[in-house]
Amino acid sequence: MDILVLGAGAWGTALAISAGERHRVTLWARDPDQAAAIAAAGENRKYLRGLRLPAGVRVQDGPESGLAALAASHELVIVASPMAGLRAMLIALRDCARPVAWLCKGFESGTGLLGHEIRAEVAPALAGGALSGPSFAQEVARGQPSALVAASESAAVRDALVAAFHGPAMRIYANEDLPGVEVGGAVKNVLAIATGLCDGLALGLNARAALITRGLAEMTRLGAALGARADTFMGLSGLGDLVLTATGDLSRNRRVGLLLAEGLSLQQAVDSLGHVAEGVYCAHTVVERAARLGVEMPIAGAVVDLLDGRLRPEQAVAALMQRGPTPESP
Ligand SMILES: NC(=O)C1=CN([C@@H]2O[C@H](COP(=O)(O)OP(=O)(O)OC[C@H]3O[C@@H](n4cnc5c(N)ncnc54)[C@H](O)[C@@H]3O)[C@@H](O)[C@H]2O)C=CC1
Ligand SMILES: O=C(CO)COP(=O)(O)O
Repeated sequence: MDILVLGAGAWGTALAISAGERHRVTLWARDPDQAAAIAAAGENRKYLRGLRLPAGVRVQDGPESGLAALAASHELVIVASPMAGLRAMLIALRDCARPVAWLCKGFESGTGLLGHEIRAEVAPALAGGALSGPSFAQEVARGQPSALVAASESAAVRDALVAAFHGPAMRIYANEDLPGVEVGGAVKNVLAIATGLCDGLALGLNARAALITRGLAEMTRLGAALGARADTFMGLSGLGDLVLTATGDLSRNRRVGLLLAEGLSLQQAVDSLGHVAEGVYCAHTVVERAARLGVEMPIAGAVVDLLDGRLRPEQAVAALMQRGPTPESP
């Protein structure tokens, strides 16, 4: 199979490595110097140091205006940009006749839209979907076992993702509930900031379990209001990715929370990562969209107050603990 991966950050590179063991993969980097550096080193030293590209992966650069032509010579296109780059990529690919899947997890800043809603605006004819679920790039690139979810209303997209990535170290589960999978991937990033903060303040394992469980309830409420199926949040992109990101120290979002607890400013925390932490960019959007829908999200709201500097870490915790009693059901 011929696969095009658009974006050579950590996750695009890891999936190129994974698929490149069995398929022909073109890994496209928008920065020509970065593309040349990856090709020369045989690895992506900027974003995924020490993990070699297999022979099936070739690296290419070029303008975004040329992406439609490049896509036409591949059977599956993977958009591996952060959320901030998805709209431009989908515009460039709007007439693409191939299945397209994006990897980014978030709501678009400013518009508050999920990936499938951006596609509806700019590329309605595109057969698109999301590949999501619990998956740290480093582990996938090392060939450690993972399970992901291929979400799309289009069977062609789901099938292409399974054909491309299902293999000895990776199981791909298909799901038609694209909104649910996207809400899970976006909200877990915000909640991982909260659990990072909780652990950084040494609040204990009880507190972390409470945040994860009540965070899952917030995610499920928002998803239901956006037309998602409740059972999706018990799956890989809901509970699965939430547990991974909220507890795993490889998570950049969790690390933001840990660094804020140490007393770093948000800017210092973000600068020290060297990678995108989508929760920082979409926390406001999650809370604003939830408010418009009348959905209560107190944990996400506390993360926003913290990121904006309205509350210090210990005040954010106190604000959550001082809420009145409520029934457990979502
Ligand atoms: N790293 C991981 O383990 C996983 C990441 N993801 C998601 O994948 C997306 C990408 O993450 P990473 O590759 O880890 O990020 P990264 O920070 O390692 O790399 C980001 C890449 O995107 C490029 N980029 C930055 N802004 C851009 C824009 N406006 N337009 C186009 N390209 C842009 C950068 O040049 C870089 O190549 C994020 O939404 C993340 O949540 C999903 C699953 C796992
Ligand atoms: O989405 C991820 C794992 O599934 C990666 O999480 P972070 O962006 O927090 O590192």
